[in-house]
Order: sequence, then C-alpha cells, then structure tokens
Amino acid sequence: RLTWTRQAALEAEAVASLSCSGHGRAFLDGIGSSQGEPACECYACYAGSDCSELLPDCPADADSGDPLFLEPFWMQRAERSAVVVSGWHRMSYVVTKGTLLSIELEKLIRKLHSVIGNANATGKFILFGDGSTQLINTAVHALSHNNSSSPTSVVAAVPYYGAYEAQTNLFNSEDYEWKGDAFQWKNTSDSSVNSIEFVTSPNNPDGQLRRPVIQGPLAKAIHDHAYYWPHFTAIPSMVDEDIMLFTLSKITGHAGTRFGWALIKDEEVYNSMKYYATLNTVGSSHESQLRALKLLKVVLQGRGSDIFQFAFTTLSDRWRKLSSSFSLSRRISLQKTAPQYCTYFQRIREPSPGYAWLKCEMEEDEDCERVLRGAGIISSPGSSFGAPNRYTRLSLIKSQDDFDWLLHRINALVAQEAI
Ligand SMILES: C=C(NCc1c(COP(=O)(O)O)cnc(C)c1O)C(=O)O
Repeated sequence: RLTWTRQAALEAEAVASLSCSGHGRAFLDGIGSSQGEPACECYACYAGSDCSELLPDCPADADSGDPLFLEPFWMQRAERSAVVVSGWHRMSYVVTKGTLLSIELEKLIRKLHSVIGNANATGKFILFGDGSTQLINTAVHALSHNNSSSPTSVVAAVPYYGAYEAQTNLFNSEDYEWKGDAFQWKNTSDSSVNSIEFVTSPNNPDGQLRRPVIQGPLAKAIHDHAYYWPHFTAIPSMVDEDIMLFTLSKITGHAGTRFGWALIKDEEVYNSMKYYATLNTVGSSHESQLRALKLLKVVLQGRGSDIFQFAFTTLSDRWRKLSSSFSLSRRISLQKTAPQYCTYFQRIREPSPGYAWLKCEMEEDEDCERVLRGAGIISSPGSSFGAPNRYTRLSLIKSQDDFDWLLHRINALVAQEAI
C-alpha cells in the first residue's frame, strides 16, 4: 500500500496520460503546470493544444545532437525506468563515506564497460561530471600542468567537436593555448612542445574511429568516447587509454540529466581533475546520480541487448534511408562508411552514425549550410567543426518526427536536381 509516494505517482501518471498526439510531451514542470493541468510542449513543426497541427513551412531542424531518438525506448519501459525522489533524498553535499559520488553508481559503470566490452575500467579512477562537457576543460587543466615556460598546445584533427576549441579559448589559461588542427600543428611544431590532443572516437561529426595524430613523449591525449557504444559504431576492441570521457547523454539519451564520467589511469591526473571539478561544482547532482543508476540498471538488463538493438536498428534504418536519398544526388555527398566486425554483436554490422557529414560538391556551393537552409533544412556549418563551409552536419539522433521531416526535405531537395 503506497503512502507518501502516492501523490507523486498520481501527478506523474496524470502528466504521462497527455498523449499530445504523439507530436509533443507534457512534463511535471511543463508549461502551464503552475495553473493546474500541464500543457503539451510540441515538437518542432507541430502546434495546437494537442500538437496535432503540422506547420507546413516549418524547416527541418537537424542542428543539435539532442538524442531524443531514444525517448520511445524509455516510454515503452515506463515502470522499469521511473524513480521517485523523496523530499529528503541525499540533501548533504557528500554522497557516501565523504565522497561526492555514488559508490553503487561507480560500481555499475565499471560493470557496464566490462559487459559491453567497449572500455577497460579496471584499475582506473572514475570522476563524475555535469555532462562530459564539464570534464573537457577539467582534463585540459589537469594535463597542462607541467614545468614548461610555454603554454601547452591544445589540438584536434579537423573536423572536430567545436566545444574543445570554444572551451579552451573561453577558459583562457596561461597554461594552455588552442592551436587548431592536429595535422597542421604536427607539421609546424617540434617534439619539444607539450601538446594535448582531443581524440574523438567515433568522431563527431564524421563518425570515423580515430587514433591520436600526435606522437611523442610530450604528447598527451584526451579520448572522447561519447559515441563509443553499439548505437553508433561497431566495437572493434576494448579501448584502454590514459583519459577516456563518456556521457549518459549518448548511451541512454538523457542529455538533460547532465551526467558524464571520466576513466583516468594516472592518480596524479585524477587528483588534479577531481580538485578542479570539486571547486567547479562540488560534484554532480545527487538526483542525477540516482537517475543514472536507475537508467543504467535498465540498460544492463539482458547485457544491454534491449537498448543497443533498439538504438542500432533505429539509427541503421535512418542511415539506410538517408544514404538512399543522397545516392540520387550529384550535388551533395555523404561521408564514407563501411560494415565492420563488432565484438559486442559478435558479427559484422552496418554503419549507424549519429551524424551525417555532408559535402556540397558543386564548385559554386561553397556554403553548404546555406544550400540546405534554402531547402528548409537547418544544419551545423563546417566552420563549427574547424572545417570548410563546403561541409555541413546533419543530426540523425533527434526524434522520429524530426528525422521524418528531415528526410522529406532532403528528398525534395534531391528531386529538384532532376528538374
Ligand atoms: C550535443 C552535441 N555533442 C555532445 C558531445 C559532448 C557533450 O556531451 P554532454 O555529456 O551532454 O555534455 C561531448 N563530446 C562529444 C564528442 C559530443 O558530441 C552536438 O555535437 O550537437
């Protein structure tokens, strides 16, 4: 018999009962909730009190890597994935035995990597972050401490996730300096310079599995494995690097929970990162840690087969449809992909990248984002990734509505070529 949780459960179920025509959601803290019944918050291109109206001239927004493609998975597992938070849940700054992180969650993350076989967490220190976004500069700070009089060069191979450059420039320390493309830097610098290279594998935006470009005794690397899950790539081997970053955003899709983690080999680097992160936010939200624990327990049921099959099937289907549409175009091409052996699925599997990295091939189409915008498609320009604007990125991990509308706009654009 429920007692103090009953009211919370009734409120949550009342909100979940608003279907919003399947083109929106109502939330406990949603718009209108303070006056009584929360209202539907419609997905892009839908409007009306029940989100049933499709806005015909609405652009297809494929800009952000907002991982809503996983929302149906969790709605189909409502009971298993819900968690009730008491009004007195972990009010202290500390979680367990004076630490800022949940021991149970740390154990589960180690088990997750062991079961999926994507990363070696054995013997590694674990640090939680507010998303892995917080851990990007945390790691640069820790690795740039050295006795050199000149700042450490921070680089990434083009195309690269733009946050590395933006954060390095924003935090603007005398210890490090953003130096752009790793390939160019390698050709113009000598091995006496300290460097930190961001190695994103699979890469955002082009989905390629990567290795460090810069080698040598003074070369350090931060391996960002946000997408190193069966959703987005084959798992050819278990990665085992000095610093590896992961995020809940891309394994469960809960970007809003703002939870990420780093696996760190060296204790001194770990302590430096921990000191920085503690001064920065005094650890991660305890509610987020509780929710991550619940969600990752669901992920690990059946050794992950449920979510990884759902995610792989969804994204490989989207990739097949997108590739088929662009195969008819002489104007726009997609990044090259190839089937690969996956140690998780234990078979060769088709590509299922989270992003499409487009190139406008016509001489006059130097601004590919502009070409797509003219066709009612919002994308992320190449310059956001340190690349020429002849390239642009499409996000394939948003909601089904978003993808369907994107494909509709792409087919219309490609059909225009035939006229
Ligand atoms: C949301 C997007 N990127 C998230 C991201 C992040 C940030 O993840 P968070 O944990 O949600 O902060 C880290 N690393 C890489 C390589 C990423 O692509 C995007 O590219 O649109």
